[in-house]
Amino acid sequence: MPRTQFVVAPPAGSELRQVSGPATNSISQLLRQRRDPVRAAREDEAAYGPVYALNMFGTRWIIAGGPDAAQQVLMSKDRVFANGPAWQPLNGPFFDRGLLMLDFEEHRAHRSIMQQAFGRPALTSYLTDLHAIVERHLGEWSEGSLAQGDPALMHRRLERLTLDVALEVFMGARLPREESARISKAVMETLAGGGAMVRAAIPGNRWWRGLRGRRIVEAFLMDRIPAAREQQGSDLLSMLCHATDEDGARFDDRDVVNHMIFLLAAAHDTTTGTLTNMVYNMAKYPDWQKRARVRSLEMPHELGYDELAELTELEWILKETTRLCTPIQIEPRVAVADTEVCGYFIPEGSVVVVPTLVNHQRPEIWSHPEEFDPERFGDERAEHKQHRMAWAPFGGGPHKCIGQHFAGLEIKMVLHQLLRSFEWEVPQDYIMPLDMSATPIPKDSLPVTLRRR
Ligand code: HEM
Repeated sequence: MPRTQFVVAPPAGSELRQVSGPATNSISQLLRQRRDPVRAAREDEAAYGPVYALNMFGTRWIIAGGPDAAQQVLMSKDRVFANGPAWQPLNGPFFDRGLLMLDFEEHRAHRSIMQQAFGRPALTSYLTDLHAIVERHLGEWSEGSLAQGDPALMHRRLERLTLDVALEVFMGARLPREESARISKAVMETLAGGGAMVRAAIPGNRWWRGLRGRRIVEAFLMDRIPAAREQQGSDLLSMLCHATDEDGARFDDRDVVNHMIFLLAAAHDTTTGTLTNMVYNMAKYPDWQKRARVRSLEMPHELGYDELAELTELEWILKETTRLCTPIQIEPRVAVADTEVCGYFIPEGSVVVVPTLVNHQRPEIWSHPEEFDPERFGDERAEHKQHRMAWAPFGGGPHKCIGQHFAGLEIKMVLHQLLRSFEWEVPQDYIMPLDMSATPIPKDSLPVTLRRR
């Protein structure tokens, strides 16, 4: 049994409980979490209760386990849990003043402007370009390496596709090949910067390349803003340049650049990883691939906003995939005043973490939680409806993912066309090796046998 650590005792006379947890050091704790985070959480909850303390990354995290605690922390009703001081150290300077890093009144003001770029009219206007990009990419897949019978590395292919979405649908840029490669590289280096182990710039290292990438993307966006302001286009950059809140407030150029860079980051690995994981699950469970294909073949080739919502099987597979392999595994916050979570005293300054990946495996909510079973989301079983925060890969509360519907449209559009044009499989004993250090992505890029139908 590990030694127990105790967090600051509640004030005298308070009925709140004191948070405690194992005194295991950061490195052993990280290894334990990497080995099996679900099992580690079950053991800790059994020993210390649903709200407990862990030493992680040289600091102390208070884990707010279970959907009730998640709801209390993420809703942050009395504005006591802040995002900026929690996410900033994890992200570094790469996503400064992105929406997720803003708090309280400033966050509300920025979000209400940005919301316009994610309302239904804006989403509908992105669809034509999305469809064209998917069609172009899948057309190239047919002509390329498939003829030689090589395994198709799906993560790599899907990443190229989502990078073109970033350039064309986000930034409105249809660029010559070399320029597009230069900007895509700068975007990728910026995104990678936040995950650098050495968190200082040494010429050539990941952090340094991230800062260089951000400068290139900033200059590129700044150059495009005057034209985007002059004429309203159907891309996200143009939407942000023209969006206003109900009082007519709009973003200045710096805001537009900061928000765009964070949007590129928030969208990229999450969407690419989810697409790749769905392709994997449909290869491992070919019956689900067949069921989803039957539905896609009944529908037109090019789908509108409402038709995409009719892809029921893909919707369930998307939900089940993001339950089992949650792209954002934790949501950290910092308490800006003394407070409580589920009856436990939380002192000001505490880092409080919602463990979404672990919450998605709770046996009191999910039947056989470790199994891939998309039907659990169907109307008959609807396991996710037992609690507002039971299924929460897009978070909750004021910072809930603003791009959830955009992600759903993009993912379904890609897979709808993939199902109609291709079949794919993996060997029966294949298990995709995942790098879980940030957003889960396959270490081997997911090789599949891909055949044109
Ligand atoms: C499968 C894909 C995605 C997943 C699983 C996902 C997940 C999340 C989660 C969990 C949060 C909340 C984090 C927190 O509260 O600490 C979040 C926030 C956010 N996401 Fe997503 N996301 C996805 C795709 C996207 C896309 C495509 C966009 C933009 C086009 C986007 C833009 C954002 C933004 C701007 C925020 C910050 C919202 C705020 O602070 O108000 N996300 N996302």
